[in-house]
Amino acid sequence: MPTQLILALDVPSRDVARPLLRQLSGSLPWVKVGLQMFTAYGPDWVKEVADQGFNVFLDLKLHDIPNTVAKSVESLSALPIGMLTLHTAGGRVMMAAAREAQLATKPHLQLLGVTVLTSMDATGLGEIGCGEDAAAQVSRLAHLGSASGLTGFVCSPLEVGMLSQSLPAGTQLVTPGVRPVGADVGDQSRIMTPGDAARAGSTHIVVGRPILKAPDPAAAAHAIMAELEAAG
Ligand SMILES: O=c1ccn([C@@H]2O[C@H](COP(=O)(O)O)[C@@H](O)[C@H]2O)c(=O)[nH]1
Repeated sequence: MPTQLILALDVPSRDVARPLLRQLSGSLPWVKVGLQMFTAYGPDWVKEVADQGFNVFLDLKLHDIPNTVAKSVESLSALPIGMLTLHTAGGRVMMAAAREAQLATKPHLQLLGVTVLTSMDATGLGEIGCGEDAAAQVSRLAHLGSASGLTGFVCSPLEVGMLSQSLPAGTQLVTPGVRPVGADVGDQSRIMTPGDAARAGSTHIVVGRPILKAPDPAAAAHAIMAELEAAG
């Protein structure tokens, strides 16, 4: 399947989001609901996005003790979502508990383990006591996640080639840290263009500000989808 675009709909209000969703309905496959919109509007917003026909990626990056994360997965399973994130840094027991809860409550939900945030570089990793470079840490966390039962991960496109060779076939590799040529990098550190991310093997790319801040956001989203299509 060609790499799919996920729009990170990080905007201040529903009034900003709704016109763009109307414009992209029927062409954009996925919308990511992240902390900004979920903390403002909660489950109602998730339901509204799903009602417009989009697959919803709920990016809450759960990270807590195993019981708390497992119970949260159970609660969130009631929502119309296709993907949900948790932090692999929560460890093996936490990931296994989350996976067990997900399989019991919503078997088709794709639970994704966030490895190393795409905003982090070697300096940032050193500051939190991680002496390894990003690629080594991503590999360590993704393999721990895989051994804990997870079948999908969030990483930067720079690590996709390495992971797709060593993780089980079919593992979903979802990559933020994507910037079209000439786009503002912002706070992202480990980046690639949409076409390069697709050729590297990303199953999905996540793009927010390069679309949302474009003069014509719908046109920017269509241009990225065309770039993915051309990359095969
Ligand atoms: O490692 C990660 C995990 C999640 N994200 C999220 O993706 C989008 C990226 O938005 P841009 O505006 O395209 O930078 C955002 O919602 C993050 O929370 C990530 O960037 N990196």
